[in-house]
Amino acid sequence: MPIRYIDQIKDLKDKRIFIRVDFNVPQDDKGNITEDTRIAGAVPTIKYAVEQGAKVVLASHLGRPKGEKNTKYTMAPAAKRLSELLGKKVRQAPDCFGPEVSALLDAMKPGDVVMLENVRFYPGEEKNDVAFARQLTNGCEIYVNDAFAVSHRAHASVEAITRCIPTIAAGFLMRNEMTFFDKAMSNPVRPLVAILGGAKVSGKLEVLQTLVNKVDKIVIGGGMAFTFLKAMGYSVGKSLVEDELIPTAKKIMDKAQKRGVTFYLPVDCIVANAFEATATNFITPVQEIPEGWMALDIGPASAALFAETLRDAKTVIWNGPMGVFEMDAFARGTFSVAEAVGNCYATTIIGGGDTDAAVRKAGVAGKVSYISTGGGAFLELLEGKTLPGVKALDIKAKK
Ligand SMILES: Nc1ncnc2c1ncn2[C@@H]1O[C@H](COP(=O)(O)OP(=O)(O)O)[C@@H](O)[C@H]1O
Ligand SMILES: O=C(OP(=O)(O)O)[C@H](O)COP(=O)(O)O
Repeated sequence: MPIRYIDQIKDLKDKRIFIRVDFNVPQDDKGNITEDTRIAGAVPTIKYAVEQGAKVVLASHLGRPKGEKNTKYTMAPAAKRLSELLGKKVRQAPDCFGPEVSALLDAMKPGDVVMLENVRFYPGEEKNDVAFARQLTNGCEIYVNDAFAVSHRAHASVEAITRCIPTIAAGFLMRNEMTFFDKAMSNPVRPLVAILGGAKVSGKLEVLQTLVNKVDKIVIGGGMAFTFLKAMGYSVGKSLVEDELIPTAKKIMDKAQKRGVTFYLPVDCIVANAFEATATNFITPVQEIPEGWMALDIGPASAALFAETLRDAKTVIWNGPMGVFEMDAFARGTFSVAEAVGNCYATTIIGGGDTDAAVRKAGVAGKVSYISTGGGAFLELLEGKTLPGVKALDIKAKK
């Protein structure tokens, strides 16, 4: 697919350029950024545009504010962190568009950087609404997508906007991610093991319907596991479950069995009486999760089992923490798996904002082969899909 990159655009000087980034970074309760890989990853593209004398307008989402303005999800902390990384002031706009934003952008000088507010404060973003995309453009002449991690979403600032700005291109982060994927994953060395966890059950569980045809082993932990365990007939108390996905979970397990793909689920877990760092908790076999309790981590037997599955692996892909690793009481399972991934003799690929944070917290980031900024995006590439955000950059289809 013919894609233009930012350094192939002739003259950026004085031009207003819209760069879609993914600054959906983990934050603590007080709004402090706990992991800034995604922000640092976009710096080369932003720096290039600044050095070329462009007027840089950045846009991102943060979390899932469901189409409403909510200060908890402001982009301001990300803009501040970007200022530190760039070594230059990044101004935070009060909104995504409107008179105040226009005034701010009209006052920009070449090399200035402005961060728009969270694009998911408007319902039009997730609806891929062209009218909203047009408002978002803010008079920009060039659009650059450097948001690999959200390019599996056909959202307005990723897809529809490419129909509203005449010149479109991809950034350097996007180029690096796609190049790595093509090199490492088009013909992966086997056995190929996929480890999935985390909390985004809907969205990622469905991916397994295709992945089951591509991998040799599937290991499921984290919140993802309990929809499968419930599908097997276990009582899982108040653990995270997506009931409507139970039939899909069953289908995936059947398919895995038919294809000879070994499928691993936790055998024990740590249950808590509340979703709190100080909650009472204990280890239990998955068959004995008490009514009213929730499983917030895999147990030690599962961690050992999962480590064992990696012994003969040649390629390992991991997205989604094994437990609520942000709370110390429920971090051990994730850290054990991080250790096992870090120490196994395979090409190891970690994807996703929280998994990245977990691997760094565990101190094994230097031992993995590649850390992708994308979780779901990487998994969908692995499924064989063309990401909507990438497809929208096809310059031949466009003009
Ligand atoms: N058993 C569980 N119950 C609830 N949440 C969980 C559980 N295990 C993991 N999580 C949560 O999953 C979140 C990360 O999931 P996800 O966004 O899918 O990962 P990534 O950002 O790496 O793609 C973490 O915030 C973690 O607390
Ligand atoms: O964090 C992200 O994806 P990931 O959790 O799959 O890594 C992206 O920012 C996409 O966010 P979304 O899953 O709310 O659309």
